Amino acid sequence: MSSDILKKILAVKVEEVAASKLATSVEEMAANIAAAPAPRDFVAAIRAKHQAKQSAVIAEIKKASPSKGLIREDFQPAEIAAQYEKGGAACLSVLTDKQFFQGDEAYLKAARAACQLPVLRKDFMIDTWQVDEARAMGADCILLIAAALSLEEMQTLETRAFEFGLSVLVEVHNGDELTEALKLKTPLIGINNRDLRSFNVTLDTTLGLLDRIPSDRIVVTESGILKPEDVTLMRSNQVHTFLVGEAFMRQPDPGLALSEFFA
Ligand SMILES: O=C(O)c1ccccc1NCC(=O)[C@H](O)[C@H](O)COP(=O)(O)O
Repeated sequence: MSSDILKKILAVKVEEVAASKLATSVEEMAANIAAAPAPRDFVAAIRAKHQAKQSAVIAEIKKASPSKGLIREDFQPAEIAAQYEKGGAACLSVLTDKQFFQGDEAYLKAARAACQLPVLRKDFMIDTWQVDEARAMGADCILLIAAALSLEEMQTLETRAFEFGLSVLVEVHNGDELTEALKLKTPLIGINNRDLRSFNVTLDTTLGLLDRIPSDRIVVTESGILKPEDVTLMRSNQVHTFLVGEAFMRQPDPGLALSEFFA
């Protein structure tokens, strides 16, 4: 299912956003946003772990993915969220994309309600309408994928998120994307070890870009953290923030797996 999956996902997003705008009026969206719970501080939750000399883990709730198909059959987002919190996660990441990840907005709401952790809406943002949706569903952070957006688009989406008090995780996979991402204001720079075009995963992606990231930014290594040795490698390179999905989601108790990985 590779051959530029990102392009396919983005084409579907264009249709989804158009449909969502038809289904929900601007007035309804404003009312939904007004009724949403106050944002939790995603960046502060990460910094608090660092101040306690711990790694900060953004623990992902992901049922399926384009590269791996179905990952977890018994999928209970609220239960998983509570387990992640108990296991020491700093934040959650919840897939809301339906077509490619079998995600759902309802999963984000259920997960957030089951714990005190800030939650990233993991989706493919192309329009400020989706930022409004994220705020309305109770998300505390949004993802911007540099491979999918121009600098101007990222700045527009970031501004909208900040207006709502949401955090922004900007994700890069190569040096050119990093150059653009560093022009944003967000401190959270995600380096995705997965090439979204080929699905190839290597931790060398993080290691190769690290030196270019100023010390006032927080490097988040994303994807392909599959064993405790991967954590050790990253820590020895001064990377202390991790976004992990599959390795935890394949375990009966994902929170227990987290605590064992990061012991
Ligand atoms: O995971 C995929 O197959 C995928 C395909 C296309 C776009 C994005 C994709 N994954 C999103 C992610 O970045 C990961 O869910 C996240 O970094 C966690 O990765 P992992 O720990 O390897 O599950």
